[in-house]
Amino acid sequence: MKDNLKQLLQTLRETSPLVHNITNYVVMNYTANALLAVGASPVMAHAVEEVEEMTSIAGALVVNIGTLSAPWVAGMKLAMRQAATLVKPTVLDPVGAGATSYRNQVLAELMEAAAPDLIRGNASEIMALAGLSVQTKGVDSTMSSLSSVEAARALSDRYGCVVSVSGAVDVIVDVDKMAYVANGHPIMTRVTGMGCAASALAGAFCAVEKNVFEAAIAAAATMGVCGELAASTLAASALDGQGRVLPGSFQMAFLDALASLTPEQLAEKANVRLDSKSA
Ligand SMILES: Nc1ncnc2c1ncn2[C@@H]1O[C@H](COP(=O)(O)OP(=O)(O)O)[C@@H](O)[C@H]1O
Ligand SMILES: Cc1ncsc1CCOP(=O)(O)O
Ligand SMILES: [Mg+2]
Repeated sequence: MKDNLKQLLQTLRETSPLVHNITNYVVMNYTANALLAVGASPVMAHAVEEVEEMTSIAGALVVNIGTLSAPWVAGMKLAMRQAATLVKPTVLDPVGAGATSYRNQVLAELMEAAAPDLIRGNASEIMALAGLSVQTKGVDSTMSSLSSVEAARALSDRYGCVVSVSGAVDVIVDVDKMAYVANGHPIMTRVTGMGCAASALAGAFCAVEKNVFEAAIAAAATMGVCGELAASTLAASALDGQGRVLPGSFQMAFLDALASLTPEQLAEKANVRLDSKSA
């Protein structure tokens, strides 16, 4: 596992895959910078007139439903179908699933159009997508990732895809196996776009690793390790009166950590536990 993480980050840096993102207005800039920082090449494109061409030249497609509207949904469906036709990996981030009936309806339509290879969301989103009635709070989770394991399994079984649930411990579920990634920093929940960056990085790793389960683990570990490194590099001026990390400085430090992370550091600091899925 450690050798594989090291190899995957090296390959990502050497090949700099193009990642086609159809994502939300809130995080577009930050997501593009996160992809650049880790070593990938981002492009944001959502117009129905061009999404199929863009998906065709990309190494992976990332669809994020954060700020939906009908024309964007049309673009998402076209892109997802094109990715399926060309056997390119697709990551779906079901931002705010369960918060409104429109989001739930669109998610059902997207899953029908072409099931993604990986679904990456927080626990509330994964539980809502699995059909559970959960208390949702917009785009933030009200549940722990560990409490969503059954829902993640149900989704993985239903669509034959990998499901990655973020939280204090990221839980990655495949049809026949699971992994737990225990890295990260609590300040990551106080900075918008960290989950979206996790999904975009998953797209980048899927572009260089056919095994979606391994790619999802690499993305979760990269996010978590960089969260830890970024927090640890912050000077006293970026801490509050009680020594806690402040979000603004963290956001920038995180990009720097992505850019300076070495494959060796990733392998050394990643806290990954693999598990066979119990029946
Ligand atoms: N309590 C926590 N401690 C450490 N890392 C966390 C914690 N909560 C979330 N993370 C990390 O923050 C990133 C975003 O996850 P999350 O906040 O769950 O997504 P979203 O922004 O979609 O709600 C992930 O890399 C995750 O591992
Ligand atoms: C705040 C917000 N509202 C719509 S999309 C969005 C960004 C969500 O980003 P993340 O899921 O990474 O926290
Ligand atoms: Mg999110």
